[in-house]
Amino acid sequence: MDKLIIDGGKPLRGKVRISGAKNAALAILCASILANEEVVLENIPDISDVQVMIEIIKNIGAEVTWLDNSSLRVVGPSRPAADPPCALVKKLRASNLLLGPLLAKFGYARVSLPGGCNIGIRPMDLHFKGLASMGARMDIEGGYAVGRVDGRLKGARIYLDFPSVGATENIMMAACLAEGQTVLENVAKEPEIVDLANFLNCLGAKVRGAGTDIIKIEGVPELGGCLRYAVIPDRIEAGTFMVAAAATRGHLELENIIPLHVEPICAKLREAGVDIIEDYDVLTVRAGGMLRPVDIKTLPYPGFPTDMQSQMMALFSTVEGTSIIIENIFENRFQIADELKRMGARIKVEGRMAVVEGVPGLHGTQVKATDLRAGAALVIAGLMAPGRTEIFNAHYIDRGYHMLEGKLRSLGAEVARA
Ligand SMILES: CC(=O)N[C@H]1[C@@H](OP(=O)(O)OP(=O)(O)OC[C@H]2O[C@@H](n3ccc(=O)[nH]c3=O)[C@H](O)[C@@H]2O)O[C@H](CO)[C@@H](O)[C@@H]1O
Ligand SMILES: C=C(OP(=O)(O)O)C(=O)O
Repeated sequence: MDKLIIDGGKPLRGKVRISGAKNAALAILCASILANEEVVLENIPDISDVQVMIEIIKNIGAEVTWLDNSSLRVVGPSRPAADPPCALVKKLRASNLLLGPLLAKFGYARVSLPGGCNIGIRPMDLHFKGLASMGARMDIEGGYAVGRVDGRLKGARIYLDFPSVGATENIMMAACLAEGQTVLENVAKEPEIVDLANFLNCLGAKVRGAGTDIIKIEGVPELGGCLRYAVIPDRIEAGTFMVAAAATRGHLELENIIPLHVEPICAKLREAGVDIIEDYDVLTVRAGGMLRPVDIKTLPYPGFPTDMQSQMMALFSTVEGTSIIIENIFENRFQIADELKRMGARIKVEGRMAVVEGVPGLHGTQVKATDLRAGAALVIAGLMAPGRTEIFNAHYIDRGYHMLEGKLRSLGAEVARA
């Protein structure tokens, strides 16, 4: 069942509830290893990346139980039962976030180099550099990242050459149990970083400044539990539905939104002529008639998110005029262009720039998802295109979208799986 079939050409209409954020949930699951007592997590999306992460931390020795369809009870291991299994670690990128917590709590971590989508080289030098500054001996041994430390990690002053989300998270988690203060400079400011910091503070950590360029962490000897922590809504899932509404000239009400987190996406959609109204945690998105071409550049938050770039390319493919996309984060994120071209799009890619010439319409055909967001973009293209679109490699889409077919069907789309 790895194919999505969409009979497109109809506007999406109705209300949809946005699930918890994949990238926050994955980091928080890794952080729950640090806890010495029970943790209850709410608003967890039941997507394949989360299922794999649950299996990984169970293998390490954590007890994990679903309390309902979006709440989890986690009891972290008091000692590691085993290294994270390589076969599972290779299934997702966020497994690299186990390194910091395991090293900080147990003094030893051996984690296979992670997998995930093929969107760029994705080195871990900044993670390694940061953990090494705190006294860890970091090595790559036979495809595994291995960290060792005698006693506790030591607080340090660490400057990141690039505000990497993963490096900020790994070092921040490790620093919570280090001796003394860690000052992390030029850090990532994504909402998922703030969510992780809030969760760590709920466990008793002393993290200040998350969401700014500098995070200060006073290490504590141990962390407790947290009886209720709700993960933030997924700004990328929200953005994907917003673009789908615009692309199909539909009218959607999105519930469970933090408007500030989707502001960079709203700004660009408004520039294109999409009508967006915010009302607390509800966003109404409506598009009718002609849209205008716009240019986007992906950047670290609060810049335009790379995880929304492919979906925007699908939208621009039928907006009359020329839209230019510059991808500054991942060098291999334009693979989607070839698939959209199979549906009739006119896109020229030159290095990190894509030039999209809007055509009057796309047509359904057979295409394949090359990564998670490319898959989401093909779903949007399929919803726009009259006729049948068959999207192969749907497992990529399942990594990050909770109940996508069900949600789309409730909005009037014709979507099936085969
Ligand atoms: C699970 C998760 O949260 N994934 C998100 C996270 O990925 P991830 O944490 O992997 O992304 P990073 O912010 O670390 O990567 C950004 C850039 O920094 C480079 N880099 C990163 C680390 C390093 O040690 N050295 C280095 O050079 C990367 O190659 C890339 O060019 O942030 C990305 C950027 O917003 C998002 O697209 C991903 O959805
Ligand atoms: C790139 C993404 O995720 P990951 O870092 O898990 O591959 C994404 O969510 O678009």
